[in-house]
Amino acid sequence: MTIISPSILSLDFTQLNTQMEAVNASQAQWLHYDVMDGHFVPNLTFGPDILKAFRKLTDCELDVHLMITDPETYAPVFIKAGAQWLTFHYEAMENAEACRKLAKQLRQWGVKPGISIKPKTPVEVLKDLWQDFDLVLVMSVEPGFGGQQFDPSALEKIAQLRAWAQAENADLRIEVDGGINAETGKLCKQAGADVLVAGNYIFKNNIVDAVDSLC
Ligand SMILES: O=C(CO)[C@H](O)[C@H](O)COP(=O)(O)O
Repeated sequence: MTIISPSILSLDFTQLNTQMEAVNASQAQWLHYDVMDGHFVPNLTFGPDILKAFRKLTDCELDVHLMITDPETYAPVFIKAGAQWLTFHYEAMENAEACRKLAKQLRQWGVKPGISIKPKTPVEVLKDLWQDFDLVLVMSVEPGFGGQQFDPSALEKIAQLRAWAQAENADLRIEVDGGINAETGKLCKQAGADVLVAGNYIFKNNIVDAVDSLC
């Protein structure tokens, strides 16, 4: 079954309780939490204290996406705050070995490690790396802002990752984020994605219906 992870980047914080009640009433199983540092991406978002508040507002699994230059330093504070899935960027790391080391460390700390690639990064960089992760997050927009248009080059990356995982009979979550709606979500599922992140499409529409249309 497809997992839907509403991105709180698009949540209307003046309607926090109402919108979170709708998320909780929907089929969403995860909640996507974007951490931006103003360095790795040109935007700033939420720190660990706000994640702690979301932990109290939902039973959804907390799916934290670190868009920051220094994931090794900040991963522990987000784990302490309640992260269950913790994804960092390939582009933020020195090399593949550093990615593997952090993935191992995240597992030891009790969270599921994820690795993400930006639209311009070829999927081949993950050929010998995805095996160390529970999740790969394919960005289908340039990270930093919600409401952008879906980049279809994500579909080939998803298909390649699914082919690698199937060839090794591996239980890999393939997540896609950026410009997801009922139409692009369907294409991503057909390509092999099993976790859809959506911000604007969910929070700017009827939340329960929008989630239903992505399942
Ligand atoms: O990571 C993100 C941006 O960097 C967001 O999660 C993503 O863009 C969701 O927004 P939308 O569905 O509106 O495109």
